Amino acid sequence: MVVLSVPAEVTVILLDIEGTTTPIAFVKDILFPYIKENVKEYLQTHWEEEECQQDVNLLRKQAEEDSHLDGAVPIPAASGNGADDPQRVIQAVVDNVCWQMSLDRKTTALKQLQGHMWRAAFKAGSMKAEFFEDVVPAVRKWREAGMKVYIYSSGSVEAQKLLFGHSTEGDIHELVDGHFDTKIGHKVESESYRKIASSIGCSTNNILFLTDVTREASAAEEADVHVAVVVRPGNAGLTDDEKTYFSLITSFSELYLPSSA
Ligand SMILES: CSCCC(=O)C(=O)COP(=O)(O)O
Ligand SMILES: [Mg+2]
Repeated sequence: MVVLSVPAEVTVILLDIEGTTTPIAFVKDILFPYIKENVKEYLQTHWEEEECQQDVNLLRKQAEEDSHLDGAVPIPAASGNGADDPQRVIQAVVDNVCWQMSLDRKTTALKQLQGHMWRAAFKAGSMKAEFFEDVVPAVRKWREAGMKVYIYSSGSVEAQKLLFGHSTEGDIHELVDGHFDTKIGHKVESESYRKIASSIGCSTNNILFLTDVTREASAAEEADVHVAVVVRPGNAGLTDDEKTYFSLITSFSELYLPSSA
């Protein structure tokens, strides 16, 4: 088995979700289709609620920022004229959400609505999050060795908590010390990792970030965070240069913590 030694200065392990703890197939084949199939009905049912209106306002702001992009779908403000007005706005929100999802965009606005929509499915028990089988045992071991474990995903903090609270392994939320999402900054921007370190109260070089996306790994590395790229079934392939440059692991069990020896 390949072993990657964790530098002694590392006290925090920061985990990506999709492609790292969780199969991309779970996200693409279960989580995302749920949104596409249910978004219209969800908006119709919850339209008058404060949370839903906040989500729509955030999506509208994002749509304004996106107006220069090819195929962007604007979201009109409700004019208040006529009974069909909400239906017209709802259809625009549905089209906007589907357009963003067709590009796998990671905007905070899209991720916030998705998190709110998944809540019902997870709480009803009709959806359970999948984790690779090495994840839970490894995280338990790291924590026993004194490591702190945090999550940094484009999925909203609320969605992350749903996944860890309702998994095929049961409620495993206690394995995580804290969560970060794109509200702290995008995962391909090195400043996000500096802000995460500052929020945790450590130096960036005390963090080891595990992710499947090399652009995220490069951004973290630029901030002096240690990184390893996680190679899982179904993940995007890496170039030869990426394979040579980055430390690679195929399972969390390949990480060796000197402190746990
Ligand atoms: C709570 S994660 C749901 C999946 C998701 O929406 C997503 O964008 C995952 O992105 P990641 O940063 O974990 O690769
Ligand atoms: Mg990922």
